Amino acid sequence: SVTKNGPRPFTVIVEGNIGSGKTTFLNHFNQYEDVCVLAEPIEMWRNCQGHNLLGLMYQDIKKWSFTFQSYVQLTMLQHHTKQTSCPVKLMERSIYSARYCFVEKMKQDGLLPEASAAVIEKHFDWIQDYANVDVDLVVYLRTTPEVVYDRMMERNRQEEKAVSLDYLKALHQIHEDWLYHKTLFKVPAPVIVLDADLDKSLIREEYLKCEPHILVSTKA
Ligand SMILES: Cc1cc2cn([C@H]3C[C@H](O)[C@@H](CO)O3)c(=O)nc2[nH]1
Repeated sequence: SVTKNGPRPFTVIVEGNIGSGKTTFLNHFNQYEDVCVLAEPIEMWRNCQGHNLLGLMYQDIKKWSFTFQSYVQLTMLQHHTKQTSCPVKLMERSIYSARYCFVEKMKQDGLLPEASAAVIEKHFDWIQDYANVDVDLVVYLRTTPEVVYDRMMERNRQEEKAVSLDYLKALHQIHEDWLYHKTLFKVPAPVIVLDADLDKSLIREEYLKCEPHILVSTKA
C-alpha cells in the first residue's frame, strides 16, 4: 500500500553513474534470501505498451525526456511501495536519483522544459507527503567517468550507443554534489561510499565492507 506510515523493510538504495557496477552489486546480494533485490525496471522502460521509452529518450532527448522521466518516477514509486516479506529491500537507484540526478541534469541542460519539470516535481512532492518512500541507507558506487565510459561501451547497450563521456562527466558531478559533497539536494539517508572503480575481481572486498550495514535485522 502507499500509505505514508505503513510498515516497511530496511530499505537500501544503490546509486551511481551509468556503468558503475550496480547490477554486479545487486547480484552479490541476491544470494541472501532475506534481501528483496529490485533491479532497475529497464525492461518496463523499454516496453511501455510497446513503446521503447528509453530508446526514444536517447534518440530525441528534448522531445521524450518528460515522457521517459515521468514513467521512471512511476516505476520507482512502484518499487518503493512494493510489498515484501523480506526484512531488507535493496533497490537499484530510486525516486531520489530520478529527481535529483537525471531530471536535474535535463533541467540544467534545458532538455526538459521548465513547465514539464514543474509537473514532475509536483508528482515528486506529493509522493514525498503521501507515499511510503523513506529509505534507510544509500550505497554510493563512486567511480570516475572515464572508467564507466569504457565499461558502458564494452557493455554495448543498444540505447546507450550515443551516450558521450561528457554526459557521464556531468552525471558524475551531479552524483558527487548530491551524495559525496552533499551540497545539491537533501540526502535521504546515511551514505556508504564504495570505490567502484575497482575491477570486478577486487570489488568483492568493498561489498563485504558494507554487508553488515545492509544485512541488518536479518537472521545472522
Ligand atoms: C531513476 C532513474 C534511472 C535512470 C536511468 N536512466 C538511463 C541511464 C542508463 O542509460 C539507463 C539505465 O540505467 O537509463 C535515465 O536516463 N534516467 C533515470 N532515472
